[in-house]
Amino acid sequence: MATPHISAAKGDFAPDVLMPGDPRRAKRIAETFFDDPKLVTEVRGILGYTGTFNDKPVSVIASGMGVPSMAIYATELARYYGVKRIVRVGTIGAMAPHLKLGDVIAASSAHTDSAMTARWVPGVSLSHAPDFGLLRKAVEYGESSGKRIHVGPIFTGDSFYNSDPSVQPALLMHGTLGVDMEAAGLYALALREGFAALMVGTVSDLPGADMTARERETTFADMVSFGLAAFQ
Ligand SMILES: O=P(O)(O)O[C@H]1O[C@H](CO)[C@@H](O)[C@H]1O
Ligand SMILES: O=c1cc[nH]c(=O)[nH]1
Repeated sequence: MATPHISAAKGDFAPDVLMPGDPRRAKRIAETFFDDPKLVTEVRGILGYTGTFNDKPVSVIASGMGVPSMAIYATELARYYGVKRIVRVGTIGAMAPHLKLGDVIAASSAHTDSAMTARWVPGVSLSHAPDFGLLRKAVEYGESSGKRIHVGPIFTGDSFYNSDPSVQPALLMHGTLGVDMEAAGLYALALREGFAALMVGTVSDLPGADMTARERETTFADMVSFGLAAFQ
């Protein structure tokens, strides 16, 4: 069984899936963290792998960038491959001034200007929040390992460029830690499609300091450890 966007056979994906935006980050995660990783799909260059971690099956597949792309993969994984838990392992642009490059954030909620969920319940702004069990496991891993994780709201934007400049100060005033382009959509889809979701991210951009493309691809070990710990 394949879907329009995933060529894997039924059973090729584990119930637990890590989901970075970048296909090359997916490959690195599989090669670095998984035992016996196998490529299970590469349609459109969106790489997906399944292996084991701590003797349990686990998969990783890229989402591409933005809510619409992520939504295709998350929906097909849940509907056709029986995926039960998805942890996004992404990069985040910092808004809060106390954050530094490389810091790890778990999104306890995600505000959004994405149109995808805006009309799902007419007249209502839906809350976009993670699965409590996944978030709790990630936080517990931080406590037991001594690795720091910032927990708080982020903003999922539809635009990487040309967003309204007044939005970021207003979001910061309301406690928003940073910005990505998928988390809110993932949280909303999780409720609709019946899987559990969490977003863990690495700060890759600060006002005045950005990671290179290479650093974005490679600076991921801590957030992946948090993501894998959430599944344990
Ligand atoms: O690094 P990834 O996981 O792709 O995440 C962030 O990076 C991309 C923008 O550069 C968007 O997808 C954003 O959410
Ligand atoms: O969406 C994103 C992700 C990383 N960095 C940004 O500035 N924006």
